[in-house]
Amino acid sequence: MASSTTHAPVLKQPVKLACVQLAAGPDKTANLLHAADKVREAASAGAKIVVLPECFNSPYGCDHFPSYAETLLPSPPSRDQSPSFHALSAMARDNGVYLIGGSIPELATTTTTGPGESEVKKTYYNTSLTFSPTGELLTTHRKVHLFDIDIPGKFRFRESDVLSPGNKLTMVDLPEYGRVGIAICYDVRFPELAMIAARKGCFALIYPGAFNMTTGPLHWQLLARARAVDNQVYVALCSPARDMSAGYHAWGHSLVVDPMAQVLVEAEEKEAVVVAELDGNKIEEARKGIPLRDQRRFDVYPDVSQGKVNFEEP
Ligand SMILES: NC(=O)CCC(=O)C(=O)O
Repeated sequence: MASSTTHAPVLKQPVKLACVQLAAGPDKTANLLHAADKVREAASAGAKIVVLPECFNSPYGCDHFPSYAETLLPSPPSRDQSPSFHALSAMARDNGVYLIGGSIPELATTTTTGPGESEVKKTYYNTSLTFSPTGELLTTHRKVHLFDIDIPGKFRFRESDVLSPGNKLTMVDLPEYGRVGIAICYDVRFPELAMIAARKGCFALIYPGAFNMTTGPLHWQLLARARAVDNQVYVALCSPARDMSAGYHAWGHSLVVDPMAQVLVEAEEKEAVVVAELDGNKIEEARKGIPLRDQRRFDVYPDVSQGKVNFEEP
């Protein structure tokens, strides 16, 4: 069953990754300017991959999604349609970094024409935009698993009251480094996305997120470490800073975990930029020491990642 296959390195050279745990408020323009300062700070610390939090340009909450939503299509959108698109592109270009631009609420409109009348349908998504160091949009990810939970007496949230889910897995190739998988917050609870991305050669799984004060202490770090140890890859989770005056209290604790599930860096709840160096040798060491890849028993459980999966080949 076990064989000693030779595998190509999945991370071509060491790279510093930064999670910007941003303090955002209700003023979108101020949030974009502040994000630009913090991305500059991350780049000055040597980061070449910079991650922003979920809903980095607004407060997080169903009441806020429609009023902060931006239209991304046709691509590129105009500045009026999407100031965040243009701000993120400039942040990536000005600092020469790959920018996983957290997420923003997206508005997609479709017009249907019937006899004598036309109807405009509005659909909202929670969408992440990734830009290259020259400021080009590389990919978008619409949150696939919407955050609908109800823990009686403790915490209830229903993103699906306002948002619609995306329907594809997202990976992107960073030519100097390798491939990363991108998903958003609640998506981290679904190991299938992570497993497929890892089997398709990703060296890191990156999740802009915003856990809360009920599930954050229990599950945030656990899920990051679980996705890392299952797949022997780096995992980064990037949260907004906690704002006790906001309607939603984010857990914070942005972190980077290595392929042996060690936490390399972790913020507390306040604004912070945390930076970790990702090294391909650490992935190879983890995979050599605990050779899960060669020990898998696809004769017992067929490899779902070889089946039909909704993703665009990067
Ligand atoms: N924004 C989110 O998807 C939050 C997910 C979360 O808090 C969880 O417990 O899962």
